[in-house]
Amino acid sequence: MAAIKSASSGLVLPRPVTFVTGNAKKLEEVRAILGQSIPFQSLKLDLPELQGEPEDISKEKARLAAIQVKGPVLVEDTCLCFNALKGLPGPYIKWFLQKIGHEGLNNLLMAYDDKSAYALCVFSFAVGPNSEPITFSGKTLGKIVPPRGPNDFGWDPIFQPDGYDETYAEMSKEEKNKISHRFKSLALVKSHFAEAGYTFQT
Ligand SMILES: O=P(O)(O)OP(=O)(O)OP(=O)(O)OC[C@H]1O[C@@H](n2cnc3c(O)ncnc32)[C@H](O)[C@@H]1O
Ligand SMILES: [Mg+2]
Repeated sequence: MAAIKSASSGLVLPRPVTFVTGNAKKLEEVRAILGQSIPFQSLKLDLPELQGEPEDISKEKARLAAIQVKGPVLVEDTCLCFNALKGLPGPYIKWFLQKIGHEGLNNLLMAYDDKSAYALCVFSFAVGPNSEPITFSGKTLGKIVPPRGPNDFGWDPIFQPDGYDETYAEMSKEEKNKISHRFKSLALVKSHFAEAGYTFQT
């Protein structure tokens, strides 16, 4: 299913965009941040993930998602990177969090004075299974702290963004969604959609 160029300007996509994720909390935030700006539907699928650099992981997820959906897809991959550990756990944060938890993640930095870290979100958009995905990266700087706030979403309780006294978990959702790695990455996705002038076949 190929995208075609419309008479007016931008690409006409054969279907609405599908945001593919296995993570309900991500979906909640993406819904809140995008609002009505990009019409999308969602599909709950836990896609296999390549090892390597964040952009390559995200692109590969988009390729796999586009094959499943047979149409335009958005995916994202999120990393939590510790500067003292040269960016690790990075894309492997999910498994580190699952195995060693918030306390274990703090302990990884025990030997270092530098507790600085950044949250990185890489969205990828693919028009279809045969098109090269485009990536959009958003980064929020902060530091790793002992857990504070509700344990609702991943590593939110141990990440305190620079310039704030609260962890992501202690902030209201609205506040997090104004400064987060996901917000910044989605701002680039939105600009791309606005510039490309995508429309959808009905
Ligand atoms: O299906 P996908 O979209 O891959 O969802 P996932 O949960 O597997 O997500 P990732 O592969 O991107 O792994 C990122 C890990 O970081 C967590 N995470 C992602 N965004 C977060 C955020 O904004 N705040 C806290 N934790 C987050 C998430 O729960 C995972 O444990
Ligand atoms: Mg994943």
